[in-house]
Amino acid sequence: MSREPDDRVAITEKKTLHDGWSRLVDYKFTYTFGDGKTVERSWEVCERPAASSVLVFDRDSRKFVLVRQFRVPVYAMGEGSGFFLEAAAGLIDDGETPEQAAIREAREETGYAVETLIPLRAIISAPGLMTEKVHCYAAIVDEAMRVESGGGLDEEHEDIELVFLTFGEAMGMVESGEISDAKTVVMLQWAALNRSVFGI
Ligand SMILES: Nc1nc2c(ncn2[C@@H]2O[C@H](COP(=O)(O)OP(=O)(O)O[C@H]3O[C@H](CO)[C@@H](O)[C@H](O)[C@@H]3O)[C@@H](O)[C@H]2O)c(=O)[nH]1
Ligand SMILES: [Mg+2]
Repeated sequence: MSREPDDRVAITEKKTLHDGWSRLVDYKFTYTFGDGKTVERSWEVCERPAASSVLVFDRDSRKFVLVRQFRVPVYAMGEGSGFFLEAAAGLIDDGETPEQAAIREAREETGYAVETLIPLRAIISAPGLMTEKVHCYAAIVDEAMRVESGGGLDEEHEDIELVFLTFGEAMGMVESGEISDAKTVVMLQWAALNRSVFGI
């Protein structure tokens, strides 16, 4: 007998193991297999708020505007120096919509005052590990919309380098693995499928 997914799982206990920048919660649950057998299971879930990310494209220079910053987990993985290339992104603050967060982060990190967002799909960053969903957008800007220097917020110790890449350069770096951040790869591949949106 096949079972509906909703009937197959029941949470029996949630225990917070750590509550800091991230919350690590041990979920205990009963899990029923397709054949009807039920077992008790547990899973450690990293609970993280949702985030927004924007693939910024400057139509004057015809370049994507990415950001490079030190990422401790990437360093911990031994992936190069830990200085990692990504699209601008950040956590959605309390009371903000995903769109507002995207526009704020684009300005803080790239310096461009984005006006119009092209909504892409949201992605789930790491479904076996954490609850993070990233709302993805593209934005086309021009030089006049570069109202600040970007680079992130001093009070958050952000030290963000802007990296300007042509479409060919960006796609070459996806091919080579030099760009390996999931949301950034997804957004650049969306751009490759929708080049006319950027006039490239
Ligand atoms: N000290 C400390 N500070 C932290 C920590 N986690 C976050 N912060 C602070 O919170 C700020 C978060 O900056 P945002 O720009 O809002 O987020 P982000 O770190 O860029 O995260 C974005 O990219 C991640 C990697 O792709 C995504 O995982 C995340 O969802 C989001 O999209 C950091 O600059 C830092 O000041 C932490 O564990 N320790
Ligand atoms: Mg950020």
